Amino acid sequence: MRLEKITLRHLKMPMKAPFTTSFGTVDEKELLLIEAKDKSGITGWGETVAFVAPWYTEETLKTTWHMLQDFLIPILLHKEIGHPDEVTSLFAPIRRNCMAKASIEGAVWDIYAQQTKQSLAQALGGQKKRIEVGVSVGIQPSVAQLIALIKDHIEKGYKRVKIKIKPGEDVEVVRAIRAELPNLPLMVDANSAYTLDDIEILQQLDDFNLLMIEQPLAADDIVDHATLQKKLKTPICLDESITSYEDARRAIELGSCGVINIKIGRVGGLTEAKRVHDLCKANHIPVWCGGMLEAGIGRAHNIALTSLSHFLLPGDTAGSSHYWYEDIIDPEVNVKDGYIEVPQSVGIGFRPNMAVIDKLTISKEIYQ
Ligand SMILES: O=C(O)CCC(=O)C1=CC=C[C@@H](O)[C@@H]1C(=O)O
Ligand SMILES: [Mg+2]
Repeated sequence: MRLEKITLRHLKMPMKAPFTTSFGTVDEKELLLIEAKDKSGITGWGETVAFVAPWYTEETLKTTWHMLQDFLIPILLHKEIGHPDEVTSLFAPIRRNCMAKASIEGAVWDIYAQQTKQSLAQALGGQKKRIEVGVSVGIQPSVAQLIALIKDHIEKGYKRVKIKIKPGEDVEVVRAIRAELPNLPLMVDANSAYTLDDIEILQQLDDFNLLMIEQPLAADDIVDHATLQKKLKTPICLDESITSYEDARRAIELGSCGVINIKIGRVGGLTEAKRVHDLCKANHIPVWCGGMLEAGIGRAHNIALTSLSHFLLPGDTAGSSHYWYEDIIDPEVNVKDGYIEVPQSVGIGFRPNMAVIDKLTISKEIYQ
């Protein structure tokens, strides 16, 4: 394939319910949509997942735009590409900036799937016809409200619930949930809010039969996580710490985790995500697909990736209506009894809804 025209659109999407973490609240998601046109006329779509502020990783919406415009688009435009895996090598001289890289690499994978007349899931080697999904719940004003919201999600069929914890809002919150919902598949995500000095608190969490504790320690750490994992029965799941295959290999070798959350944007694209999946499979480390409050295009890519065989745990890919008044794809992502059907039609399996996209676009740039 050869990309001849790339359109970047900056979208602002109001969220149905604000998502609050220890770093702040997202009540409006901003994202870039990448529409890449191949010389044959096929169009592929990608989406950036970086937030406006750099609290999850160092990338932001503006840094992704800068990287795409000044480095990544010039590398790919008018270049002959045989297979999407080549994009990873072409981008190798550019350090990190994984979310920027992943967004345009996703569009290349979409074109490749259409050219080879397969669904994106098939192109990636995915076998599953449906995927199991859970839901991630942000911080709520009170524990009673949190429990009410969790019950609402269980009724909707979600297969597991993830809550956010931070020092001062951890053991007692989990205890209160367990008192009412002793058998709920439950996990906690700390987004690096603790250090090894908090080991006693983290050990108390061992008593609540949690599926896992996600990213308790620093985002750039795998050594302290290995120390902590030896002292916990509950598996540690690494999120922020894993930005590549090499990070995953080292973490597995050190025993830093029992589970890995794969986010396409965090590891730099679908090719790298698949490599991390394959490595974890060979090492019997279960994986699941994390979420970044994606709109429909990013959500479609997550669904295709999750169809790979070693995604053994429910992911954070909840349905479109959980986040959006109107999603940017047609049909929207629908969750039924905790499952999403993996589309079997060619490409990502969802059509971009241009009427909604145009309505939400606040600026647009064309590169050719
Ligand atoms: O997309 C979703 O529903 C999952 C959202 C979610 O839990 C997260 C998204 C982005 C940063 C974090 O707050 C958190 C995570 O760390 O996984
Ligand atoms: Mg996380």
